[in-house]
Amino acid sequence: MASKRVLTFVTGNPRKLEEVVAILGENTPWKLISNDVDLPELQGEPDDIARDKCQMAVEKIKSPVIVEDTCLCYNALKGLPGPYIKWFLQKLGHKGLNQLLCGYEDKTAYALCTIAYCEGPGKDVKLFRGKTDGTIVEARGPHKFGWDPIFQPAGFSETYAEMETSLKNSISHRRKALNGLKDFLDTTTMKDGENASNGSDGTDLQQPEKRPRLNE
Ligand SMILES: O=c1nc[nH]c2c1ncn2[C@H]1C[C@H](O)[C@@H](COP(=O)(O)OP(=O)(O)OP(=O)(O)O)O1
Ligand SMILES: [Mg+2]
Repeated sequence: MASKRVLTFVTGNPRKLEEVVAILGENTPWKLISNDVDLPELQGEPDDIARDKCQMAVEKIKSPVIVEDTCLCYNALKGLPGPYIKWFLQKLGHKGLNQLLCGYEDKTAYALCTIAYCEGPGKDVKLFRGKTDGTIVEARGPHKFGWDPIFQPAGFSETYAEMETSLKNSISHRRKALNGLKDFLDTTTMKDGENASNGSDGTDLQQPEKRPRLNE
């Protein structure tokens, strides 16, 4: 089999990394490596945030990269906290994230993942989006990853946190966005065999347990 092409996932979040590795599985023609270079994030719409972050990432890495931006959007709040969920979660916790909806009947929300891919400096950025609808509930399940305990996907009685990882990974916002990326990469890899893996200097994504664990 031809050597794998290197794709760098620029993220500071080891949980995201674990999920991306698990979802992509072994049968990808890409060798994923991670780089946790901390990039500033634009304020604004998810597409613009992901595109801008990807452009900064590719200027640093100078080879194919992906970045990923995750939003938690409350329908009653017209999509907020959206891309600001990280800071809302940090300041308010799960309880506060529930209390934000106190005055509203509508507790529905959606998780949105936007993956941005760029092949190299100066190249176009491609976006892949995945959305999973659900409801904001009082925290249930282990507090391992961000807002997982307060998000109950539509059609399920468990929160993301209560689910087996494999179930979350089969229905998640991240899975849906990665499906789009996978389809795209499968086609480009078939067209183009350059940039084969040469044992890069990044962290191998196959070993995320070596990375620090963050409870976010
Ligand atoms: O599936 C998820 N289930 C629960 N929580 C999640 C999930 N995915 C991201 N999250 C959290 C992490 C962060 O608090 C916020 C997104 O912010 P976001 O900027 O995309 O992530 P980040 O700054 O942690 O990592 P990165 O370096 O890739 O930007 O929602
Ligand atoms: Mg971030």
